[in-house]
Amino acid sequence: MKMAVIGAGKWGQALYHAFSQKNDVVIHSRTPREIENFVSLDEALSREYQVMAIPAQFVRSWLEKYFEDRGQKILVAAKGIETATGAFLNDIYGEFVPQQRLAYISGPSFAAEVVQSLPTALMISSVNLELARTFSDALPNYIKGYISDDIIGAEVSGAYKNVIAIASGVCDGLGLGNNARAALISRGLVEMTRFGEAFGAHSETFLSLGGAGDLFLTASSTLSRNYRVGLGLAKGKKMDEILKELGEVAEGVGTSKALQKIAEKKGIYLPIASEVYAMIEKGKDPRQSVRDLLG
Ligand SMILES: NC(=O)c1ccc[n+]([C@@H]2O[C@H](COP(=O)([O-])OP(=O)(O)OC[C@H]3O[C@@H](n4cnc5c(N)ncnc54)[C@H](O)[C@@H]3O)[C@@H](O)[C@H]2O)c1
Ligand SMILES: O=P(O)(O)OC[C@H](O)CO
Repeated sequence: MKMAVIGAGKWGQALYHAFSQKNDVVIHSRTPREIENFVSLDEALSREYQVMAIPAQFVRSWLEKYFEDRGQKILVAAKGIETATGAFLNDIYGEFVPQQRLAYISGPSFAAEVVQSLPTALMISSVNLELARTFSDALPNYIKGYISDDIIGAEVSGAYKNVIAIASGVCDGLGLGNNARAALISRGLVEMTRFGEAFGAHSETFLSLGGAGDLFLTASSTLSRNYRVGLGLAKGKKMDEILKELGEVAEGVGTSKALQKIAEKKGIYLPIASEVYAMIEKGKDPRQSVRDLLG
């Protein structure tokens, strides 16, 4: 397949490496990079299949500024909910391209391991299962693809797990122990399922690779940027210091603000997400958050 990856951050470069195993792939980003097969925006947009690895909070502005619909089939690779509007990525991309030409990739996947061609399993979701299968078949032999038609469940689980991962980093940063982390992750899975069902997601999706699989991975490893945000909060660091040290995107920060807005508007009970929001946005003492969660 002739493909283009748009967005050359850690995940864009990892997916470029992965899809290049079996396909003719080029890569583009706003800022030119010294990467083999780095091409112009026009060349990237001319490719039949596109992989969009632009972080969630920048998707709308990028599409408004640069996107041209040339009939491309698009694989959305970001995980997040737009802070400003509470929009899911399928809403935003859906304003530019029919859902029949959109698919979403999710699941437990640290870019650092994908670029080493380490064994990985991922979910590709679309209302068009034939398109999901096409992208799944394009994956390299070291990545096993599973397909689903539950795009809401895939999106919510991929975005929400980042917020629970922040909470898990706080838990470990405070030295609360393995029991506490397991309880937090388990209750986090219940909370993200509750949230997703409010938007029509299938509950079983949250037990899949994109739900429990990605949550277990991200909430238990310092390879996760979101988990590392939590470690910083536990140490009493301010958000700007944490993000400066991180030097990479942590989607859970923006998504926690989006979840708070949605929870207040729709009256959904999100105890863990609301404590993460309070720590990030209001500087709430993490120890007080733990006491309030256990209270
Ligand atoms: N890194 C991973 O392990 C991983 C794995 C799976 C999914 N993801 C998801 O992939 C998405 C991208 O994350 P990443 O890991 O590549 O992040 P990153 O921090 O490595 O790179 C972020 C990229 O966004 C670009 N960027 C910054 N501001 C921008 C703007 N205004 N417009 C367009 N681009 C802008 C930066 O130049 C950079 O290339 C996120 O949604 C993330 O959750 C990441
Ligand atoms: O580094 P994080 O926390 O953005 O997690 C990366 C991937 O989403 C893991 O599946």
